[in-house]
Amino acid sequence: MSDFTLADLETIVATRARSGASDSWTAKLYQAGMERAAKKFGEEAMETVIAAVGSDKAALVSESADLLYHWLVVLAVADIPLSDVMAELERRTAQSGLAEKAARSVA
Ligand SMILES: N=c1c2ncn([C@@H]3O[C@H](COP(=O)(O)OP(=O)(O)OP(=O)(O)O)[C@@H](O)[C@H]3O)c2ncn1[C@@H]1O[C@H](COP(=O)(O)O)[C@@H](O)[C@H]1O
Repeated sequence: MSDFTLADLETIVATRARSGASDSWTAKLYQAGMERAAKKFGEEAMETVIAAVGSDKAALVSESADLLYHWLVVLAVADIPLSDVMAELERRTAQSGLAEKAARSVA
C-alpha cells in the first residue's frame, strides 16, 4: 500500500514542466508540446494493452505507471487540472448513486 497519489505526481509534473531543467524528461516533453506528449501517451497505452493481454502483471504495473505519468503530462500541456477530471468522475458517481450505497455497505 502506498500513500503516493496522482495529485502528488501532478504537483511534481507541474514543477518539473516549469523548471526547464535539461535533465528533466517532463520539461522536455512539456516543451515539445501536445503532439509529442499525446503520441507518447498513445505509445504507453499500447504497451499497457500488450501487458494486459499478455497477462504479465509486473509489466502491467510498470506500463500503467508510465501511462498515468504521461497522461498527467498531457493534462498539464492542455492546462487541465487533475481535479477537473476527478470532479467529472465524482459527478458520474453521484448520478449513479453508487457512492452512497458503497458508504452504507461499509458502515
Ligand atoms: N513517472 C515518471 C516517468 N515514467 C516514465 N518516465 C520517462 O519517460 C521516458 C519515456 O519512457 P519509455 O519507457 O518510453 O522510454 P524510451 O523508450 O527510452 O523513450 P523514447 O525513446 O520513446 O523517448 C523515459 O525517459 C522515462 O524515464 C518518467 N519520467 C518522470 N516520471 C516522474 O516525473 C518526475 C520528474 O522527472 P523528470 O522530469 O525527468 O525530472 C520523476 O521523479 C517521476 O516521479
